[in-house]
Amino acid sequence: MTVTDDVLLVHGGTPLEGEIRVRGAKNLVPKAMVAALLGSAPSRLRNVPDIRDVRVVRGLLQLHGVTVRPGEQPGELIMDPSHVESANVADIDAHAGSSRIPILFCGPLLHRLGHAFIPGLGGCDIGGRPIDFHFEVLRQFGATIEKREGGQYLEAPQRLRGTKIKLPYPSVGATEQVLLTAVLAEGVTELSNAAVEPEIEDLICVLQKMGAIIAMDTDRTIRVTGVDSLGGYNHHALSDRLEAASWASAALATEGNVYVRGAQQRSMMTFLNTYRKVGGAFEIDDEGIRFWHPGGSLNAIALETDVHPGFQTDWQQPLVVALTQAAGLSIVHETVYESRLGFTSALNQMGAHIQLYRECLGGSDCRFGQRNFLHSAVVSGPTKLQGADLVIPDLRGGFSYLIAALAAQGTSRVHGIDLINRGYENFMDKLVELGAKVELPGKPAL
Ligand SMILES: CC(=O)N[C@H]1[C@@H](OP(=O)(O)OP(=O)(O)OC[C@H]2O[C@@H](n3ccc(=O)[nH]c3=O)[C@H](O)[C@@H]2O)O[C@H](CO)[C@@H](O)[C@@H]1O
Ligand SMILES: C=C(OP(=O)(O)O)C(=O)O
Repeated sequence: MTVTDDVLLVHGGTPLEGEIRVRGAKNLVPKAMVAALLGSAPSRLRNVPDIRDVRVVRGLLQLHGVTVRPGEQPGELIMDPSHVESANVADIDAHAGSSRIPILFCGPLLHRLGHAFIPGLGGCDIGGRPIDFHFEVLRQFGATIEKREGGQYLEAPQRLRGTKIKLPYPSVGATEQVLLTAVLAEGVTELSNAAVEPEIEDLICVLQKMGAIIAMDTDRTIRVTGVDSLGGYNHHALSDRLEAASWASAALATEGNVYVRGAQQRSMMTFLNTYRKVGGAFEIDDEGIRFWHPGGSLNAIALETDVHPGFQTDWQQPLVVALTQAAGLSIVHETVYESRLGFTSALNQMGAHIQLYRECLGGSDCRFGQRNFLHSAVVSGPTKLQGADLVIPDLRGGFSYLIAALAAQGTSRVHGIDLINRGYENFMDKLVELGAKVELPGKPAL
């Protein structure tokens, strides 16, 4: 077991109760920040959360000559890309392994400078996470790509050209790559089998504000008519539906009651349907959504993750903890990432009964079916959970361990909690606000 210094002691058994607020989405804000690179004027982004992925992109933008400063309101960033051409990127290696976002700098940098160096990517270790679609589409636009020490070097010998692209799978990142490249490419780009997640729609809104021409069809086709230049934008980022669902799952697993200010029904409809099937209660108003455990037993369900409008894979791990408390056999089929169920072994150590399978259980066949990946789970419940020593494996797995520790009897030591700061703003303060009994060893109780 690799044990890190950043440990949280969680004394379980107290329902989470109260109100917290979620701000802009981890999976939109950093990309909207990258879009600012495409403009000829400053952009203003509002509702920006203080999470590590935002700090990483802020550092990368600054390295590329973009001035980034806070606006007058909390959570507001002003990004001025006037000096990109004179930037010195000698220190780019320091950003290797930091997040998934550097790959999205390709299009904007190729348009601005004619070349780009992209350091190795980070992100959660939940599958192979190849970037072959990204490079394939960039080649189609006319870029050349060469592997160099520490990353990839790209060049655009001439202005990138619009093209016709069909993605092998509706990848979120590859769709964003196409958008951020096509907006300034010459001519029309037609992308089929595109991802249509709410964060992508919001990125399209950002780009349209900058002057882009983008049409979204109902059949996963996106058409972009390239323009010669773009301006800045003023945008309020859509809220984080993934964080909201994590707190909702925490409320359910701990038999609590949490009002998530900022949660939005429109982007969470699929999650809300599932939450209701499990037996969770919720009430929606204009400012947010209240989630609670209504008493009695929870229902076992069959759940399959999928691209939007399916059940988002990042919702899966936190909800699985709640499913350990449901009566009967739940089936979970993870179809987006081949290795996103590994986190369940620690839940079993805590007393859960979760069995993993290589077969596609409970729904359609997916890309992983015949390929030896443990990507289906049968969760039998309800099971009492006991506190344990836990090492956080990835972002959502980490939040799931927090939920499990909060729902368990006794004390858990959760190692590696800093990883959670990548995508959850002030999660420790929020836990305390909701009445969780947590402490950092050697420090006064929080
Ligand atoms: C920063 C960010 O927004 N991260 C999100 C984004 O990740 P990300 O954009 O990396 O995820 P993708 O949608 O691209 O990946 C989906 C699937 O496509 C495969 N694939 C992807 C690209 C590629 O070049 N080749 C390839 O095979 C991946 O291995 C995976 O199996 O969307 C995921 C799916 O909603 C979310 O879980 C992540 O939270
Ligand atoms: C998988 C995730 O993020 P990333 O793509 O940044 O690793 C996530 O947010 O759960």
